Amino acid sequence: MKNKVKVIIAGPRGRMGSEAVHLANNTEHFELVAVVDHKHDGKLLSDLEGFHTITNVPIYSDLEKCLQMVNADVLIDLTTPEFGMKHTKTALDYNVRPVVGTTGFTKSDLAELEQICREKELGCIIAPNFAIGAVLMMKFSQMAAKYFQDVEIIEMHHDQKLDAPSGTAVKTAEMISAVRESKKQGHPNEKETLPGARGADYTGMHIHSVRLPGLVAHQQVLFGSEGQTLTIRHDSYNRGSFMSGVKVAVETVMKINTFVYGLENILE
Ligand SMILES: NC(=O)C1=CN([C@@H]2O[C@H](COP(=O)(O)OP(=O)(O)OC[C@H]3O[C@@H](n4cnc5c(N)ncnc54)[C@H](O)[C@@H]3O)[C@@H](O)[C@H]2O)C=CC1
Ligand SMILES: O=C(O)C1=N[C@H](C(=O)O)C[C@H](O)C1
Repeated sequence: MKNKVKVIIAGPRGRMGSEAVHLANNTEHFELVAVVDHKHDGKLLSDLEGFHTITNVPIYSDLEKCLQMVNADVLIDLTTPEFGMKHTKTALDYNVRPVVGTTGFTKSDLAELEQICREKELGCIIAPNFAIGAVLMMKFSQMAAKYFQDVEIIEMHHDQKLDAPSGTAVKTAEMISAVRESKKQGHPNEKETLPGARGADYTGMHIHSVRLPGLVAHQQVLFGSEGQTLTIRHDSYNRGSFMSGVKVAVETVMKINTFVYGLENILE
């Protein structure tokens, strides 16, 4: 890549955003040109705890204002379900390519973004999980679902997570249902004596969300059939596990003119 990719990061003080700031700062062919944080408008990133060595990066509290002032190629959004969609649309409005790790997007959000990308012929990557191991876990689960129709997904996260089920669990369920007939699992007459005991229902498969301090991001996909079970599990023990995926997504979004939902669609 001849020119550096000019990157804006939204959510720089967050668990993921702070890792992404250091990734952008330490990657030779990336240039961190601004950050978007709903606090600290007008300051420099180096004024903030943990970023003293990262110089000349302005902070904007409003993405639109940032995009009017700063020339950028890519927006990395690692904020909240509430702002992720808004930021992604704003970036596309300004012809800046979004790489979005924020989860909580609905089917209609994704359809709307796909339509905008098609009209503008602009690249955009929405990745519910940037960890290569998680992407493989989803792909292996899709492979296994051809042979096992009964499946339950258990996702386990830290207790500060805003959305449930996780974006990864939803994506896993979508990938499985692409190869599995819809099937109501369990006993036909089963009844919850405590509401929610069987978890969320996605085309008949169940998704269970665990939230506990001490966890980072973990998921197991359990398959069962006569006399056997198969468990496919992935664990992220720290946010560094997501960064190689963020890097690949930023590099790739510069080469594509389409909407991509899921890292499995760009990994070779
Ligand atoms: N795709 C992936 O591989 C991963 C995705 N995530 C997702 O990324 C998102 C962030 O996760 P965490 O870093 O754990 O959360 P966090 O709560 O640590 O960070 C979110 C940050 O966004 C900031 N923020 C909130 N509203 C904002 C706004 N309007 N403008 C700018 N910044 C704003 C907050 O101040 C906070 O610093 C979540 O949606 C999470 O599900 C998390 C881990 C991996
Ligand atoms: O909030 C998190 O932490 C994570 N969010 C993503 C999700 O919702 O799947 C990815 C990963 O599981 C960590």
